[in-house]
Amino acid sequence: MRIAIFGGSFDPVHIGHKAIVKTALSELNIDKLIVVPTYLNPFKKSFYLKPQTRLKLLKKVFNNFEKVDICDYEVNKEKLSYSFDTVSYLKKLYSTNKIYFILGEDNLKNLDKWYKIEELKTLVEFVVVTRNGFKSKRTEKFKILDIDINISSSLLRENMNLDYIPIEIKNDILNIRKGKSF
Ligand SMILES: Nc1ncnc2c1ncn2[C@@H]1O[C@H](COP(=O)(O)OP(=O)(O)OP(=O)(O)O)[C@@H](O)[C@H]1O
Ligand SMILES: O=C(O)c1ccc[n+]([C@@H]2O[C@H](COP(=O)([O-])O)[C@@H](O)[C@H]2O)c1
Repeated sequence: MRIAIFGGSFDPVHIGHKAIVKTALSELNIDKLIVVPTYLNPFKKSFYLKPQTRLKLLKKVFNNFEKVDICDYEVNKEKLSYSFDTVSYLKKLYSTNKIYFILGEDNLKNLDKWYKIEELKTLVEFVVVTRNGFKSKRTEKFKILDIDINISSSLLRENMNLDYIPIEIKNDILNIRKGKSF
């Protein structure tokens, strides 16, 4: 069994995330891709959408992706969680020795500060997602997936431009914007 783990806040999930999953499935030789929404990223102070909402939206977006599992491990912890713990848990669950960890290029700058990073490096091979072919010095030693979609969740939290919201959840996002529960 060969797996890739794609961890993120997904606050909210957008078409860039969907493109990353599609590209990873076609370019990495993997049996499963596990999307793991955070409860709270250890470097962040708050979230916009509730963890259970982010989890449900991800399940809808990737419902028809046979090789994609959505993992509720971090959300159910209800506290900030470390990738080292999640990877250790998933390694056992999927009884695998080959684990890619998919990470945006912007996250590389703080990678050295991650919890137990040296141990984590022995468990996974990091795969770095670049935006529009932008490769920094930092990306040199990593396997690369290039995504040509210039969108971030931060921007969506400001303008909620539905053009960047996956089709499967446009209505749900509209309802959330109207204050309806999801
Ligand atoms: N358009 C994109 N191109 C390349 N990588 C991306 C893109 N959007 C997100 N990523 C990467 O995917 C992972 C999960 O994304 P995350 O949930 O943090 O979304 P984000 O859009 O980067 O959010 P935020 O703006 O809140 O930081 C992160 O490692 C992030 O760097
Ligand atoms: O384990 C850590 O110390 C750690 C520190 C910062 C970020 N992460 C993980 O990096 C992934 C991307 O986070 P984000 O918020 O940028 O989408 C997500 O899985 C986080 O849990 C992990």
